[in-house]
Amino acid sequence: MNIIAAGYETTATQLCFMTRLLALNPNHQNRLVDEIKTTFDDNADIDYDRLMKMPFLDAFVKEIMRINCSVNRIDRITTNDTYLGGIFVPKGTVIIIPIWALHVDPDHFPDPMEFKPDRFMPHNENLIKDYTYLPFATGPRNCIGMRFALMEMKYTLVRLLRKYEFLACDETQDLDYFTPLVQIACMKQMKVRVKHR
Ligand code: HEM
Repeated sequence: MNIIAAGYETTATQLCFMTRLLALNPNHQNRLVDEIKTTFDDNADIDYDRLMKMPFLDAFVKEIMRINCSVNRIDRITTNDTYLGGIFVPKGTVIIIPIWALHVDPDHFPDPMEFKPDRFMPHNENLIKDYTYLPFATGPRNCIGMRFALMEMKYTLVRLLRKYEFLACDETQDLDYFTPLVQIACMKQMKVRVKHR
């Protein structure tokens, strides 16, 4: 169950969101296609080093995981009495870290509901405050699959965009998702049009 929820549903959900945001943002889709063409010759093998150094692909994936993070909150239990921001917190207290609320807080991300991958372009990334962007959590118990998931999502996107164009249809705006595991949002239904390039 753990590996299905942690390793499969998270990545699958992000990829669904990606196809939707590609369809709704043709300008970003075209920018990605251009970056793919300049990074890899036609149908050249996709190698890890070049894949992971594509700035706009990286920014696009990061922005999706900000606005539609699949793990929307995590919990921790204090193992000792401690102080947090001057407040006494006794041992055994459950602390909820509201990942999605942090990601859409306008103090951290201006116009938080706007999909703007440029926030994560290299020249802007230094504007992001520590611990405000936590799609994979942080610290010693963060996601062990983070690097694998990022590679998998980027690889899949490049493969898909080389062959297909994603277009919006009437139902694309409507999002139908549910949170069966409380913390992990899963898509119930999402519709886009797909066309061969
Ligand atoms: C987009 C994809 C993914 C996202 C957003 C994601 C997110 C997260 C987050 C936020 C945590 C911390 C949970 C907590 O502290 O309560 C976590 C933990 C974990 N993730 Fe992922 N994950 C993803 C993909 C994967 C993949 C592909 C695998 C395995 C192949 C994986 C395996 C795990 C495991 C085993 C843990 C528990 C680590 C521990 O407790 O030490 N995840 N993940």
